[in-house]
Amino acid sequence: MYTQALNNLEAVSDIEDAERGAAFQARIDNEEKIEPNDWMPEGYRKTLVRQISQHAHSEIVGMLPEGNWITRAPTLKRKAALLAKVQDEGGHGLYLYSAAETLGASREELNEQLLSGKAKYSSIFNYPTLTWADIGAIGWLVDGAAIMNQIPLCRCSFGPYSRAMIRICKEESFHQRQGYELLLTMCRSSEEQKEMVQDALNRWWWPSLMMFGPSDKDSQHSAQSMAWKIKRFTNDELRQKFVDATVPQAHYLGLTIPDADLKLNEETGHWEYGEIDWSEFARVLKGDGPCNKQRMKARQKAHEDGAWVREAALAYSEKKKSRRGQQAA
Ligand SMILES: CC(C)(COP(=O)(O)OP(=O)(O)OC[C@H]1O[C@@H](n2cnc3c(N)ncnc32)[C@H](O)[C@@H]1OP(=O)(O)O)[C@@H](O)C(=O)NCCC(=O)NCCSC(=O)Cc1ccccc1
Ligand SMILES: NC(=O)C1=CN([C@@H]2O[C@H](COP(=O)(O)OP(=O)(O)OC[C@H]3O[C@@H](n4cnc5c(N)ncnc54)[C@H](OP(=O)(O)O)[C@@H]3O)[C@@H](O)[C@H]2O)C=CC1
Repeated sequence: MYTQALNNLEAVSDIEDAERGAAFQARIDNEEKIEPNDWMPEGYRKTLVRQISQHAHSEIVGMLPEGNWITRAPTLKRKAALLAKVQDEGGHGLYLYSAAETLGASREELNEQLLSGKAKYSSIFNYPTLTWADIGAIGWLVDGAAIMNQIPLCRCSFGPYSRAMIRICKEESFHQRQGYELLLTMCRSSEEQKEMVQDALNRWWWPSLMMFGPSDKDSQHSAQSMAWKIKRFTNDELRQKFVDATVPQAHYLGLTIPDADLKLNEETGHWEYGEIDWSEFARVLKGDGPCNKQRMKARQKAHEDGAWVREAALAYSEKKKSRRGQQAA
């Protein structure tokens, strides 16, 4: 009898969940924004925490390859732009952690996942910045790919993420343009500088295409994320948009895209590109890219070096709390 009652209760709760799930999907289909206190399926919450936190970690780790060049920027103007860009990236990380916090994920927990190597961040930040041209290539290609992926996220169904993305995209647009202008200046300066730019393009092109994630047939999360309108385009659709926008920009710089199979399909108007080396992508995701270990070490050191700030802030807040308690007594 007891088991029967339990089964009945479970059946009622299954029906309620199915009804709530259908009402939730109807809101999504109707282009309504979902806000933190609204009911949402657990899978929707988990998907968002996963994507938003990986995005936040990418911004934070993404400060490292460029931070490497702040002290070596060739002019005051370039140094000021690079400093502002790296600061923007720190800011993006913070808005994104705040958006994840609205879903009940604490910043400490997310940070711990990054530092322990449990959480992913974008594969692109595991490549080294060898010359000044790499700074331009990051702006042009990495921010160019990031903005292509992020403009549709401004229309994501989850309110706090979509609103954070509006400001982030405005800043990314500036980042992309500063990178392209930097490379244009180098390409118009001397043959030697143009060669440096070509070398940077050769090294950053394929990793930039990998930023969009696995091909659609291998993307585990795309179908559900598209149904929930977290993602508005598939990985391959965005990759193609990026290639179509970027190839003419490379030609304008007088550069060659390092892909012997690249060709314009006159009928579709799309640039068809060669096979991506997915084994390299898998290696970088597993922690075996050129700079994975260096990046993790740098983040862990920054966290350890900041321990005294966290301790001081905690002690200060305890002191304030106990003073308030004494005054109230
Ligand atoms: C498109 C995708 C990245 C992946 O689609 P999903 O539907 O989520 O997954 P899918 O099923 O297709 O993949 C299966 C698994 O593979 C993982 N994975 C896939 N690709 C990558 C990758 N490239 N790197 C590492 N991991 C990758 C994926 O997480 C999943 O793993 P999981 O199952 O969780 O263990 C999506 O999460 C997204 O749009 N995120 C928001 C944007 C964002 O995070 N942008 C970051 C750059 S911000 C920036 O650059 C700004 C800047 C510029 C310059 C300087 C400094 C800063
Ligand atoms: N917005 C909407 O409501 C809808 C949009 N869509 C589709 O979504 C896609 C995005 O459209 P939309 O939201 O209008 O955004 P846009 O493509 O017009 O881009 C918005 C902003 O991002 C900047 N930007 C975009 N790409 C780059 C780049 N490669 N480098 C630097 N800056 C860039 C633009 O800068 P700048 O202006 O300086 O060029 C602009 O400020 C389109 O395919 C559109 O058809 C579909 C349905 C609805």
